[in-house]
Formats: sequence, C-alpha cells, structure tokens
Amino acid sequence: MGTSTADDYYQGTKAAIAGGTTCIINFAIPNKGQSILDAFYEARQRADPKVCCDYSIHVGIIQWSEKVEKEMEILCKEHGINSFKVFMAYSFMLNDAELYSTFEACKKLGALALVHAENGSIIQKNSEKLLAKGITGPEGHELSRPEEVEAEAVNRACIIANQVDSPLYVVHVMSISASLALYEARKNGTKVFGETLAAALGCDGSHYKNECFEHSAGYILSPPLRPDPTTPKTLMNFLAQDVLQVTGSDHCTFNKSQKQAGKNDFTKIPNGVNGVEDRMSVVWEKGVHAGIIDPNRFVAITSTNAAKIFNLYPRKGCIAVGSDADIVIWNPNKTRVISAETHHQAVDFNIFEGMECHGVPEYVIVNGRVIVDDGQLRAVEGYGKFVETPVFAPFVYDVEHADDIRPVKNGNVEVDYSAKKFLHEEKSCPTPTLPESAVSTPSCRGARPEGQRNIQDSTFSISEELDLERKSCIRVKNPPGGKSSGFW
Ligand SMILES: NC(=O)NCCC(=O)O
Ligand SMILES: [Zn+2]
Repeated sequence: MGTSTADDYYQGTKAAIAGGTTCIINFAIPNKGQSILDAFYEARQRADPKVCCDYSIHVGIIQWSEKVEKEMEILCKEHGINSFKVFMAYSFMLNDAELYSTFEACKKLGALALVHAENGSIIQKNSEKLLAKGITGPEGHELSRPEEVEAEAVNRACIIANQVDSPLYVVHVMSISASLALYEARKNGTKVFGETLAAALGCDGSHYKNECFEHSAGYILSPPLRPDPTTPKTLMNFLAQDVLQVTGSDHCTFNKSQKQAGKNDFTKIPNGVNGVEDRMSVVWEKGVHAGIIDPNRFVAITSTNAAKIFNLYPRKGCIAVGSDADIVIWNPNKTRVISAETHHQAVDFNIFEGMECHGVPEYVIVNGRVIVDDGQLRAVEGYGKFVETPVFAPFVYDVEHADDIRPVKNGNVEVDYSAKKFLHEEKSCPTPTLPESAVSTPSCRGARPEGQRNIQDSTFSISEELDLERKSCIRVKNPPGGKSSGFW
C-alpha cells in the first residue's frame, strides 16, 4: 500500500526471539510488474545480513502468466521455496481462473498454495458505498468486509483447490464463519489447513469503534478483527479441536504516522499489525492459562504443525538429536505486561497494549546459542540463515510415504528421522517432559468448554486422549494428508 513496514528483518527477528520464536517465514511479495524471482532475490538481500534467527520465505503471486509459472518452478527447484501466497482481495487479486492455474501449478511442483481469502470485488463495492455515505473512518474497514465476505472466499478457494486436487493453506483466518467454511471443506475431502493469528486470539473488533483515529487505525488488518466478542475464544477452541492448525503472527507493522495515510479514507490505511513478539505469550495466556489447550497443543499450534506443513520438520519444530538447537525454556509462572514502551519491535504501537500475560520465555536458544539469557536479550544481527523448504512435504502430500524423509547426518551418527517414526513416537509418549509447574499451571482460570476435562488437573499430558474426546464431536472424516497422520 505504498509504504514499507516499520520493522525490518533485524528488528523483526530480534523481537521474535525476545518472544520465544526461533524461526520465521516471511513473505516476499513482488511489486507490480516485478518478477517473482527478483522479489525473492531482493528479500534474500535484505534479510541475509540482518536476520537474528533462521528464516524461510513464502513468495507472493500477484498476477498469473506462463513466465510466473516458469519462475515458480525455478524457485522450487533451485531456491528452496515450497509455498506461494495468492490474494483474493486488493488491487492485485487473482480471479478464479488464475487461482485455478496457480493451485494447479503448486500441485505439479509439490508446493503449497497460501491464500488470502476475502472477496475483493464485494469489498470494493462496499467501500465505494460507505465512502459515498461519508463513512470514511476506520470503522468502515470492518463494515466493508464482514465475516461472510471472508467465509465466501474461504469456501471458493477450497472448491477451486478441490477441483485440481491441490492442498491449500488459508492464512489469517479471522472469523468463526470462515473457520466453519474451512472445516466443512475438510470434512468433504479438501486438503486444507487453517491458520489464525495472535491478533485474532488476543483482540476483537471493538477497537474500530474507538474515536481516536490513531487507536482504531492501529488495529487495521485484513481480514479485520470481528465485532463479535466471542470470536477470540471460539477461535482458540477451534485450535484446540484441530479445526485450525496453526497460529501465525502475520507481523506487518506500520507506525502511527504511516497509518495516517488513511486519515480521510479507511481504504488507504496500510493493513497490518504486530504479532511476532507477543504471539507465544498471547497463545499461552488465552489458550493454556485459560484452560482451553494443554502445553503440548501449545507447542503444536505455535511450532510443530507449521514446521511439518512447510517441510522444515524434524529439523525445526521438535527437540531431538540432529534437529537444530532452537529451544525455548518457558516459565509459566512469570508474568509480563505487553507495551509499546518496552517491546523490542521498531513499531510505535502495540495492539496488545496493557495485556498481562502469564508465561514468559526465560531462555531462548537459537542454533545452540543462548540469545535470551534469564530474560536478557542478546540478539546477533546476521546470525540467522536462510533455510530451504523442500517441495512435496510428506505431511501435506504423502503421509503414506512419509518415511522417505532423508535421515539427517549428525557427525558420524546417522539419525533415523523417518516421519512415520515420529508420528508413532508422538502417539505413544505419555511421559511429560515439562516441569510439573508447566503442566499444572497454577494460574489457570476461566471457564472450560462444556464437557471438557480440566487438562491442568493431571500431572502428565493427556492431550492425545483429549483430542480423541473432542474429535468425537467434530470428527474430520478425510483429513489432509490421509487418516494415518498423527498430525490430525
Ligand atoms: N493481515 C494483514 O492485513 N496483513 C497485511 C497484508 C495482507 O493482507 O496479507
Ligand atoms: Zn494477507
């Protein structure tokens, strides 16, 4: 939207580590007319000297052509890219036929299509109407793109993916309706994964009603936060029940002065909010501390599932011999209050301002180096590396042949990293590896969904049993990747 984010790769990854995230995947979105290869090279040039932790890249497709298809192949075969984001909204949205071709190309390459799902044509018409009526402030943002506009696009994207039998990943699912559209599609056999955001779990759309432009504009992202105050908790329940699989940050920050670009026209407010630093704390607070998920599910939805979907697993997303030494020591008994005054991001606004979070990353080890030491951050610019994401992720494409994951060489020891072995081990591991305090979080409070056990009552994790209990109400008949996956 004609401006650059407040956080760069240094500030962004430093903040990520401060919050307990040790690897990120950012977007390289080309400018109009720019080739996707150039967008990728540019992102690498910007990132490599600056990143404090490892990173990968999703490449954006903002138009469709044979050239784009050829370059997608080059990115997959020569540059370690396995995911491409398309938009169903904004001036650079793709139409249905173009989405069809992109999904088909992804399937052929063994890549994963990521979709920004909102109906761009409806948003445009609604925006024109609202502006003509004199509704120019940030409140117009949600009014122009209500839930059903998101849900319709999720449904349509799933149908298109199903037509070409390609897997699909829906980024930033922000509403109950959109989650249910996704769930319905999966029940009907579409291989679709759903990601929601820390923003959606920690905030609601009431902020758009704030009379202060600076405040309400600070919460503008797309799809927007929803006015229904039950949405954040319901989305957390969807994560617990595997209706959604991942919590991302979609960290895309703009300073107050940058948001001023839309002072007289909400359609010009740069879209995006913070998330990378506070994601882990917000998910712990609203999920584990609230008694909705257990610590194992916390790890799955903040780390392991993403690593599996983007084929970084088991190098990332698990603690094991041969895996990267990216480890977070989480203290559930400490608290912190989120504030723009104290955060490590460059941006001058924080959507979680004033939120008290139980759960603090006390030590963060990045590639074997202690970067957060007893709460003290010592990030090293340029210490991170670009990590390739190979195509045909077994957890997305081929669970039956997931054994084909190559064993990782660890010195002289050859470690068997077969995916099936890991799936099996996950299922049969009843021993807690967490300290008792982390499992029976004393700070637990808040109502539990009806019929669910208090997962904090036990001194060992029962997430597997709980999952089965829950799934008996919401059962995924044809899970992406097949029924044998422990992931589902
Ligand atoms: N969620 C959000 O508004 N991020 C900025 C760019 C995008 O829409 O994906
Ligand atoms: Zn998006």
